[in-house]
Amino acid sequence: MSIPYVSPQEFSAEILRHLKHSLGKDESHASVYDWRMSLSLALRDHVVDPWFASTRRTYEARGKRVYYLSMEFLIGRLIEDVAVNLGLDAVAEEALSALGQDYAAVVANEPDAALGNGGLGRLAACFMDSLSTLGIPAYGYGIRYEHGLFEQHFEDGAQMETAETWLAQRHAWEFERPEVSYPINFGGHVEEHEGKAVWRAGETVVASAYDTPVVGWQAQWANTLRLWAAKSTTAFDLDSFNRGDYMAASAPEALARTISRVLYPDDTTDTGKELRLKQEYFFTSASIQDLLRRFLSEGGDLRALPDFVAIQLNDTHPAIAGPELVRLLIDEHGFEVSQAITTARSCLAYTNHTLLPEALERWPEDLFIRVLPRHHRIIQLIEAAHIAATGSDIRILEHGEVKMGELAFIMAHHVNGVSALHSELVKETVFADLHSDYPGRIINQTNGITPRRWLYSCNPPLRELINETIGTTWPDDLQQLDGLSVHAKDPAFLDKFQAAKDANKTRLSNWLQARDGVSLNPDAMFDVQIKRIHEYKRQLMNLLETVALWNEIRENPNAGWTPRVKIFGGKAAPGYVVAKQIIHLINDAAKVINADPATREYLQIVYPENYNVSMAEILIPATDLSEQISTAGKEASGTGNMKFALNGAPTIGTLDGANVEIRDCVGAENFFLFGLTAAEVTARRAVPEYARRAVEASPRLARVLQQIEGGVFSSDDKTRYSGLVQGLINHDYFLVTCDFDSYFGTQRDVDKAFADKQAWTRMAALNTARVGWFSSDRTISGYARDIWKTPSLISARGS
Ligand SMILES: CCc1ccc([C@H](C)CC(=O)N[C@@H]2O[C@H](CO)[C@@H](O)[C@H](O)[C@H]2O)cc1
Repeated sequence: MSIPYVSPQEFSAEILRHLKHSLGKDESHASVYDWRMSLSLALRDHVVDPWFASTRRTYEARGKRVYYLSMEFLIGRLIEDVAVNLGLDAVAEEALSALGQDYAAVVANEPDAALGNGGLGRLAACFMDSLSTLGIPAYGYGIRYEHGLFEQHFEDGAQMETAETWLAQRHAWEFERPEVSYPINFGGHVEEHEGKAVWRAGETVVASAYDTPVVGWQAQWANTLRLWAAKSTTAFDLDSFNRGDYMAASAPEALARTISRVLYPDDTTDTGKELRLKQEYFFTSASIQDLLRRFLSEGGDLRALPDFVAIQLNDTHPAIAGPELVRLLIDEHGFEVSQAITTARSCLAYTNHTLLPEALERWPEDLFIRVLPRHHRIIQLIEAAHIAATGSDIRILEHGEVKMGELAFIMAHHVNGVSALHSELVKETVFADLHSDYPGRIINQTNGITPRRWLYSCNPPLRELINETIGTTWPDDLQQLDGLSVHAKDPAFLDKFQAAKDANKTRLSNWLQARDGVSLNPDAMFDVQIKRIHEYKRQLMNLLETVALWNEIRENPNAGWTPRVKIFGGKAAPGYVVAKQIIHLINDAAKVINADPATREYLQIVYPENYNVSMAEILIPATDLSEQISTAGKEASGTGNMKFALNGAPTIGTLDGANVEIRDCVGAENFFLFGLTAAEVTARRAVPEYARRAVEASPRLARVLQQIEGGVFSSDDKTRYSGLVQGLINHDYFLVTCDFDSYFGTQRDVDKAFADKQAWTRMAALNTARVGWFSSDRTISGYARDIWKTPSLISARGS
C-alpha cells in the first residue's frame, strides 16, 4: 500500500483548489499563510486513504493495539515530515515553485507544535513516526494544549517567557471529533451502596477529541494521534449575561478550558500543582474510557482485554491510568478487586526517563484525596495486593504522599529504562527494592530517533550523498548505513561528505544572519550544545572551558588556534533560578568575548533565542562537534547525541546515558571521551570539599572563576555571578569542578583532531555510518517484541 503517483502539475492543481475552496483566496491575493495552508491541506488529502485503510485493516485483523499515553508530544512542524513520508517532497517543491512560491519560505511559515519540554516529548513524536512506519496499530493519546512551550526571548541576556500561540491560526493537520467526548470527574466524595462504591463527583468537564493522522514512511500505514481538549459541560450562561455579569456568563467555559490551556514548562521538577494533577487525570481518563469503548464496540470480553490492548506510560505523568482502569473495571464492569488489578496490570507498562529525585512525582495525599477520592481508595487496594503478593515494605502511600513512580511500577507488567546504563541504575538506585520484589520486571529499551526527520528531511546534501553511495532504502532500514564505512577510506567520498557539511554550515550562517544579524566563520569548528538548560547537563562547564580558552588565546595569540564557534541553545524552566543565571552568564560572556579584537578571529559565542525542534533541524546538520557533557549517571539517555552522530558530528562526552552505546558503535577512536564515570562520581561525592580541592588543583579553573565572580562579564552588576561561583566552590553537586581539567584537555585534543581535515571528516563519516542502530524503528521493534507483543500489519519493505 502506498499512494498513487502524483505529478507536480496535478499537485499544483490540488494546491490551487484548496487555495480557492478552503482558503477562499485567489493567487493574486494569497499570503504565505494561505499558500502554507493550501499546501498542507493538499498533502493531508493524500494521508486520508492510507489512514482509513490502516484503521480498516486493524479492525479486520482483530489485532492488538498499542496506546501510547504521554503528557507531551514535541512534534515540531509537519509539512516536510508528511511530504517526505508520502514521497511527495520533491513534487511539492516543484509544484510550489511552478506557482511562483518559495517552498522553504512556505514551510517556514508553519508554527512548531511545541507540545513538549524536551527529550521525553520528542521521543514520543519519534515513536509515533516509527509505529506508523512499522505498521503497528497504535494511538498516541495526549493533551491539545492551546499554548505549547513558552517562547523564549532575551532581554539584556536574560531569559523572558511569553505565551506560545500555535493555535492562533487554524491547525491544518487535525480533524475535530466533537462526537468523541467523555465526562471527566473531579473531587466530590465516595458513598458505599450495598458494598459498591459510588463516586459522587464535585466537578465535571468534557474531554473532546482532535485527531491528527500520523503517516509512516512510504505511506504504507497511518496511525492516529488523539489529543484531548477540555470543554465545559454547560455552554454559555445566558442568564448571567442578561444580568450584565459577562464574566460569570463565560466563567464555566473559561474554567473548564483551563485544564488544557497550557503545557507546564518544567522538565525535571515536580511542581505539585493541582492543575497539573487534573491535567494528568483528564487526558488519562479520557484515553482509558476511549480505548475501552473501542474494545467493547468490537464485541470484546473485558477479561481478554490484555490480548487486545497494550498501554505504555510515558513516565509517571499518566500513572493514574492503573487506578483508573481498575476503577472502571470494578465500578462500571463489575470486576472484583484482584481480577481488576491483574487485568489492568497485564495491559500496562511504564517507561522511566529520569533518576533525578526532584523529577519523581509525589502528590500530597490530601490534595490527591481532594481531587481523586475514589482513586485514593483504589490505590490502597492496589498497595494491599502488592504487600500481600510480595511481603514488600515498599509503599505507594507514605509520609502523606502518593508516590507515582511506585504506583506505576507496581501496576506495570514491564518497566523499562531508556539506555543500557540508565536501566542498570534504575535497578540499583530508584527502584532497587521493587527490583528485588519483582525480578525481571525491569528491562532496557535504548532510545532512538526517526531517521526521516533527523536525516532524510533535515539534511538534503547528506541524504543525496548517501543515496548515491548505498541506494535509497536506508530510511526504514537504517543499519544499511554501515555500508558507508568502506567509503570512509575514499578521499573522493570524504570530500563530498565534507562538502555536504559545509553546505549545511553555510545554510546555518545565512539563517542566523537573516534572523539575528549574526555572521559565522564557516571554516571555524561549529561546537554545539543544544538541550534544556539544567545543572546536570553542565552548560556551565562548557562556558567555563570557553572562558579558559579565551584566556589561553589572549596569552598565546599565535599558537595556531583552531577557530571555534560555541553555539548554545535551550530554554530554562521559568522557575529554575540557577538555570536562568547560567543563560545570563553565557550571554554576558558572549558580549565581552565576541567584542575582543584579540580573539574574535578564533572564538565566538552564539546563543540564538527560542531553541525548538525546527531550529534543531538547521543546527544539527551544520555541527562539527556534539557536546554531551552531563555528569555521568544523570542523563537517562539523551537523543540529541544520536541526532548529531547521525549527521556526521563526533561527540565530546562522558560515559553517561546512550553516550556509552554510541561510543561502542562508532568506536572509541571516533569519540572524544572525558570525565568521571558514574561510579567515580559517587565515590568523589564522598570526598570532603571535593569541589574546593578541585579548584585549588586547577589554576586555570580558579582564574576563570575569579574572573566571573569579579564581574569581568557583568560590569553593569559586578556581583551578579558571585552566588553562582560560590555555589560551585561550596557545593558543585554535578562535579563541574572535578571534570573541568579532563574536559579542557580533551577539547584541546579536539582542536588537534579538527586541524587534520581529512582525518576529521573520516571520523565524522564513520559516526554517520555506525549509528544506524539508534533508529527509533529499532527501539519500537524492541518494545513490540519484549513488552507489547504486537505484530506489524505491513510486510517488510512494502512488498
Ligand atoms: C514532573 C515534571 C517533569 C516533566 C518531564 C520530565 C521528563 C522525564 C524529563 C525528560 O524529558 N527526560 C529525558 O527523557 C529523554 C527521553 O527518554 C532522555 O533521553 C533524557 O535523557 C531525559 O532527560 C520529568 C519531570
